Parts: sequence; structure tokens; C-alpha cells
Amino acid sequence: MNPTIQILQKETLSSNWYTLYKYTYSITGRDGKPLTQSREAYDRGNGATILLYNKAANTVILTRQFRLPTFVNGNTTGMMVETCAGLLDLDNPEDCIRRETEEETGYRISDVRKVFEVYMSPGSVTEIIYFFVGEYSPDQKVNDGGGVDEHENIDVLELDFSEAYDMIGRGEIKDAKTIMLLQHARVDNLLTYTQ
Ligand SMILES: Nc1nc2c(ncn2[C@@H]2O[C@H](COP(=O)(O)OP(=O)(O)O[C@H]3O[C@H](CO)[C@@H](O)[C@H](O)[C@@H]3O)[C@@H](O)[C@H]2O)c(=O)[nH]1
Ligand SMILES: [Mg+2]
Repeated sequence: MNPTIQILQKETLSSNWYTLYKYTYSITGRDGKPLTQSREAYDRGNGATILLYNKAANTVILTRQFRLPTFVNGNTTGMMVETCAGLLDLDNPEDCIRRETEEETGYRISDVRKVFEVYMSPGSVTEIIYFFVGEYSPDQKVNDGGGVDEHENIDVLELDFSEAYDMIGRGEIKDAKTIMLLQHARVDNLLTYTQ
């Protein structure tokens, strides 16, 4: 804990599906004097995401779904191509991502490897996301995926790695976690990229 920070007040501004708080705190300024500040922080829990890859076929599994916040901010279809991801319930990140993988993509995978953890929007959202990679194979397919119920409506995409990677440059993949994991796969040579 940072001993120079003291939370003075935590006010709930909105509590519906997730919670928006307003924190008032004292912090030591660069001149060494204490000052009081307020910041809003949106708490929607933490999450996990995974790049599913198959070395032999040089493919990845991605998802496509409607994301309302993007639709109201310039994404005309509202559809987003993303790595499989979900919110942590009460489980740990590894169990969460195995469960989400089966629900969203239909693959029951065993080995997952954590590669990093990231605050995705540290100025406004409390969320930390745990990033994983994991190999999948056709014999691990146990259902069609698509999400837990009809509300999730997730399409499952199996793409050649180079094709998926090139979607970043064309602006067809605009999701931060997905770009980070595809770049990680290229830098770490999990798969082969050919132009
Ligand atoms: N009714 C209702 N449903 C909501 C609301 N907000 C979210 N949901 C639904 O709650 C479900 C959450 O699904 P998950 O698969 O657990 O989470 P996610 O939305 O895929 O989140 C993942 O990706 C996010 C974006 O990168 C990450 O922020 C998050 O940590 C996680 O990794 C989704 O069906 C979503 O539509 C809401 O305000 N109202
Ligand atoms: Mg999800």
C-alpha cells in the first residue's frame, strides 16, 4: 500500500449492472504537501482473455459479437472481433478462462499459460485483465460455443494466423486485448506469420 495515499470518502454514483464510485483521497503532491483530489472509478470486476492457437494448422480461434459501447462511438456495425474473454466470477483466472473458452468457443482445453496482466484503462476503470495463450485441437471441440444463452450471440471464427494478424492493419480488429495477444504470438513465435 502507498502510505502517502489516504482514501477519505467512497461515494456510489451508480449501482446497476456494475458500479460507478467517486473516491475522494489525499495524496502528497510533488512539492511534498498533501492535497485532496476526487476521481470516478468504474468497477466491473476483473477479467481474463485467451489466444487459442493451433501450431500444426497455424490458426487461431477468435470470436465476433455486438459491443454496444463501440456502436455508440464510431463502430457502425457494432461488431467486434476479439479473443475469447470473460469476467471472473468467483473463480481464479485459469478456471475462468477454461470455462469461458468452452462456453464461447466450444473447445474444452486443458493447458493454459498466463503471459501478462494488464490494467486496460487505468484512468477510469478498475479492471485488470489476465492474459493467456493456450493450444487447441479439433478433437477438443465439445459443442458449438456461442455463449451461455441466446443473449451472448457469439460467432466463433477459426482464422489463419497471418490473415488474423493482417486484420489489425486493415482496422478490422480494433480490440486492445486481441491486438496484444496476436502481437505476442508473433513476437514469441507461437505461430508463423507470412506476408
Ligand atoms: N443485461 C446486461 N448485460 C450486461 C451488461 N453489461 C454486460 N452484460 C453482459 O454480461 C455478459 C458478460 O460476459 P463475459 O463473457 O463474462 O464478459 P465479456 O463482456 O466478454 O468481458 C470480457 O471482455 C471485456 C472486453 O474486453 C473485458 O472488459 C472483460 O474483462 C472480459 O475479459 C455479456 O453477455 C454482456 O453482454 C448490462 O449492463 N446489462
Ligand atoms: Mg465474453
